[in-house]
Amino acid sequence: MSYAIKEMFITLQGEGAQTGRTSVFCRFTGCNLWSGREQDRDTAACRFCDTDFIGTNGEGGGRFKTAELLAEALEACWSRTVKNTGQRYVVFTGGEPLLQLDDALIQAVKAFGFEIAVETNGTIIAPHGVDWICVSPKPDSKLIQTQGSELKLVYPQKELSPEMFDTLDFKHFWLQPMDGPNRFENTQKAVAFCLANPRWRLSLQTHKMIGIP
Ligand SMILES: C[S@@+](CC[C@H](N)C(=O)[O-])C[C@H]1O[C@@H](n2cnc3c(N)ncnc32)[C@H](O)[C@@H]1O
Ligand SMILES: Nc1nc2[nH]cc(C(=O)O)c2c(=O)[nH]1
Ligand code: SF4
Ligand SMILES: [Mg+2]
Repeated sequence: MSYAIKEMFITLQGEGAQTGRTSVFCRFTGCNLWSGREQDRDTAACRFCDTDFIGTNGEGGGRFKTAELLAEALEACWSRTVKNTGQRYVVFTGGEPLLQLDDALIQAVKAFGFEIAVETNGTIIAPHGVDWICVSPKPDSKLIQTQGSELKLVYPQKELSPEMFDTLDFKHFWLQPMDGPNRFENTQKAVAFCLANPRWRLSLQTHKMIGIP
């Protein structure tokens, strides 16, 4: 199987319980809940996406014919910046990474010693071997991955309330204020909800605050 990659880059994880951790991000092309085209946004299942995941033209993007070639590129990206050999950590995101992440790619990155994280909308079951599963549920879609490391709900959403998820099998429950024109109000609403419901914690998109990818 070949893999379509929008971009890959080294940064610090900006969200959730792994915030601040050095990571190589591998952003897959394409999503099952939005085409990525602005003219389709209003009719898509997921309408607030903050990400460009169309094509393969980003930094380090491209089509990779095999899992080994993609894993080598991720390792090279890591080693260009990171001096220490241990603690290798790859975050597969997108787009929707579980449309493309398969056993071959998991084995190939594990062979380089990477720990593996995914950011998923939860509509596809994660393959075995993923070490950190972050599920972020979306409207007009069926949540299938109901177990994982963290559940990160973008807040507020008309169709989805936190109470729909907090009995599921996750270690951490996050509210992440929806970025966009109402980010300030959305943050205030998320704070108010967390204050009243301490099971939920606030996840801020810290990379945006400090201007890193
Ligand atoms: C771009 S998505 C890619 C991974 C996967 N498709 C998903 O939705 O989880 C990465 C993370 O950004 C979050 N996100 C997307 N748009 C956002 C926005 N406008 N404000 C806050 N978080 C957002 C998603 O909910 C998800 O947790
Ligand atoms: N720094 C940083 N952290 C992130 N956490 C989740 C992201 C994503 O787009 O999946 C993301 C991202 O794009 N950048
Ligand atoms: S599911 Fe994820 S990648 Fe797809 S449109 Fe929504 S936030 Fe963006
Ligand atoms: Mg992002």
